[in-house]
Amino acid sequence: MSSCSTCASKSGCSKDIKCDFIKPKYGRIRHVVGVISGKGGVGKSSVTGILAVQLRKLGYRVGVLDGDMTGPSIPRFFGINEERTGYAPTDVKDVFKFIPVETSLGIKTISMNFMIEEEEPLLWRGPVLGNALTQLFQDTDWGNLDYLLIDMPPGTGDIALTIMQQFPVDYLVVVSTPQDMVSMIVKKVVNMAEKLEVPIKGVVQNMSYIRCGSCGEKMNVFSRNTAESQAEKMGLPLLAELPIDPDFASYLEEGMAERYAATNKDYDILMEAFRNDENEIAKRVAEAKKKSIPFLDS
Ligand SMILES: Nc1ncnc2c1ncn2[C@@H]1O[C@H](COP(=O)(O)OP(=O)(O)OP(=O)(O)O)[C@@H](O)[C@H]1O
Repeated sequence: MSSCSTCASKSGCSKDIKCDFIKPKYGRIRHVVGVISGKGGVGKSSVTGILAVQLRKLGYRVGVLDGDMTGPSIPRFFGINEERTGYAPTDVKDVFKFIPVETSLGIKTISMNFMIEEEEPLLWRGPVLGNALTQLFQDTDWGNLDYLLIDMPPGTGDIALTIMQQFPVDYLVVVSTPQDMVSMIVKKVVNMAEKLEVPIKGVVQNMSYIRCGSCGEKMNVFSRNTAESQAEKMGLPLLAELPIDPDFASYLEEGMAERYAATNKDYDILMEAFRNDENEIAKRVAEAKKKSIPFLDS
């Protein structure tokens, strides 16, 4: 462990904590929330984007780190996939920081896809991807944020391990669809988080049902199991259940998902997940301090 006097993060650091976790060098982030899924394609990036918009609507300063390094979707969600990351000098000669791309609502985003051609694959091994992600987190000029959401890659691979072990994650939000096969794999994520002592706030069951256009009846799509029963199987609180929404899919394709997520009342339910955060985080910080677990904000 390096000494405090030479640490690049010393200006934003509480002195009474250990520094096991990496911290952003250029800014202060109050809460770091990881959004994770067991399998790909269940709507994790979509839920990350919707959550970011909902938090922003409540007036929070929000950032999104696209941690799905090899399959980044965040630029598309916000319709900013043509944008490119800027660089700015720091106090140290020849050292530069990343300038995040801001969405229409002022959400600060960073993604590998702001640095490469959209369809170019990242043919990097796990440790290199992990280091690159760490650099995106540490070297971005986030300013002051209330929430940084990390869109994590699906599953329990290298990057998820890096984030859970080294990033100061307050808690995870799991995104799933109510199917046995998916729930079984989510259980692996749940067990991983448990082993690494990262709390899970609960599960968002996405694409859980479709509403009949004529009678309004809610129909389960993937299985007869309810979102509640699947959440119970995973041992997680159900934070929200979202429908399959063809309008959402169309808006996303047109790069207008941010506006749709900001105006569609269906998504207000997601904020239940964050409503008690302030109290809960204060409690956790107190507990963590007793155990000397570091937090970004104390
Ligand atoms: N509730 C929904 N209604 C309709 N379409 C949805 C919904 N949620 C997600 N989708 C669509 O499903 C596709 C996959 O969504 P998304 O990229 O968010 O999944 P993901 O879990 O992040 O995938 P991956 O981890 O593989 O990147 C997208 O095209 C998106 O438009």
